[in-house]
Amino acid sequence: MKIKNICCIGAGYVGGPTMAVIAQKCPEINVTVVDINEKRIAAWNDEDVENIPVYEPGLSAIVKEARSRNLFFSTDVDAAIDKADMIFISVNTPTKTYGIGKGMAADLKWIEICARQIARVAKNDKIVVEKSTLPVRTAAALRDILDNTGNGVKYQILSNPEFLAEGTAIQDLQNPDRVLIGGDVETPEGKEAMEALVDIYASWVSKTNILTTNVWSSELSKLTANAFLAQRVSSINAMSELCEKTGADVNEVAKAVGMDSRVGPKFLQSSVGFGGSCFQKDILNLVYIAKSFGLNEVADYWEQVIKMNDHQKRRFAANIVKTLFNTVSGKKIAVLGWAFKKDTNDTRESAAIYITDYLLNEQAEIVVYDPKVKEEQVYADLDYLNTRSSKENRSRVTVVNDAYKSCEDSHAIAVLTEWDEFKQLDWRKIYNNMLKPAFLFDGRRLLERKTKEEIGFEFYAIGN
Ligand SMILES: NC(=O)C1=CN([C@@H]2O[C@H](COP(=O)(O)OP(=O)(O)OC[C@H]3O[C@@H](n4cnc5c(N)ncnc54)[C@H](O)[C@@H]3O)[C@@H](O)[C@H]2O)C=CC1
Ligand SMILES: O=C(O)[C@H]1O[C@H](OP(=O)(O)OP(=O)(O)OC[C@H]2O[C@@H](n3ccc(=O)[nH]c3=O)[C@H](O)[C@@H]2O)[C@H](O)[C@@H](O)[C@@H]1O
Repeated sequence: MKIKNICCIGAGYVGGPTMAVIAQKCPEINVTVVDINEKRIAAWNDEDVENIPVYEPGLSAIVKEARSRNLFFSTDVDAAIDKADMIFISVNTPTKTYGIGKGMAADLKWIEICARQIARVAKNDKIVVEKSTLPVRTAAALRDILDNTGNGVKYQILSNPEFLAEGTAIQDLQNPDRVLIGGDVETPEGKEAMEALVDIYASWVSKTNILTTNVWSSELSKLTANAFLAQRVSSINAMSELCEKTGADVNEVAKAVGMDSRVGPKFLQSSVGFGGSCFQKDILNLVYIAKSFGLNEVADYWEQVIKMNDHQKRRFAANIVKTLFNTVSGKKIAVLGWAFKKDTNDTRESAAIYITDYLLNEQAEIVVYDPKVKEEQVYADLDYLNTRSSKENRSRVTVVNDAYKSCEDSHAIAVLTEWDEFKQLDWRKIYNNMLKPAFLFDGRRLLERKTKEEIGFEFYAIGN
């Protein structure tokens, strides 16, 4: 079966870049990305490709190449579903904020809306692909909704989780470690649907890197992969605290441990805590699933990854207060970096939000600079926590568009995102314009201690 028309529901950080790369690599397939968010779709269609809503190195060039050729962005969800042979569901699946499973389970409300909309609109057979990260066995719920419409349309449901990381999304999509496709391996129709999706990826990914499994393994592998990755960060961050007490250096420990080929060197960078929209939500979801099967030891084991991460953020903020003579009340603290990692404008669950909130509770004045995050996003992130009024957040937090300005007259600087440009700053100039003693807290192990201490900074780095 050759796919001619693809629809992707959800034009976010996954739907946008993923479909842009499919459109780039498969010019013979029409790819339409749809979303109910009109502003987002308008931004994807902005004449100036630099204004697309997702910042990812290399993405705007691909959008420029494919848009209006075979890549389209639209709010007409029904029309795109109707036309498509294959529909990717790439909508958000955040942690539930209400009802049963509040604070743990994934909220599948948007997934269900999509399934019902497909069921209502579809007139011919469709392959429905789960691109969103979903709890294991969601495909059964989707099947239930899709197969009970009584209009005779036949559906195949595939699971095709996405493993891209923000900031390197294009690289990850163009050259993935693996593509995972789960489906109904028991029936010829199921196998045919899986082959149709394999064929699409095979346009640019070697077949040996395309893995096919049953649908449950695929769904569960995605949660497992994120849990393993986050666990490595929490493991090295746990060691960072012990390093600080013992004179060991967490970077040296990470290098020594990572050179064991069974461990490997990646994802051992100690930090102020992992952020991003997925690690926490996916682990909480895994914990919830384990608990729902009565597997309490399994649940407790994974929950510790989150507890360690919360501890890491809290202890970094607490250390700032302690070092600044046990009070930051009325003191100006510069926050360098608001995104959850470099090379993205995404701030979801960024450690910077929680550290700022902690310092605001201690009555600090905060001045934020991030090269890609807009002022309104910073306020929206703080308001979302509901810790204080929106008015107070605006009066106590200033967002500036210049790193030097944010550090001027400050008592301390906290580096919270590892943006490359922070390494190149004129740190002597920054020091000269700060109050003394000038404190510099590196939550990313981005800066060199020796040169900063030579300038005169009181320097603190995670795990050293
Ligand atoms: N952000 C990431 O790096 C990764 C995310 N994922 C998973 O991919 C999924 C999507 O994540 P993001 O793209 O980051 O989310 P996002 O929030 O950036 O985008 C989701 C989009 O879906 C739209 N949407 C929701 N319901 C809709 C409906 N009924 N009809 C049309 N549009 C609808 C929203 O308006 C939003 O624009 C999640 O399940 C996430 O766990 C997986 C791998 C990486
Ligand atoms: O499901 C998802 O959403 C995605 O989640 C992560 O990708 P992402 O969150 O975009 O970015 P990562 O590079 O994994 O970083 C996550 C957080 O961990 C932190 N981190 C990462 C690595 C490290 O060694 N140390 C560390 O503190 C980062 O700074 C960041 O805050 C996974 O890496 C992707 O494979 C997955 O597809």
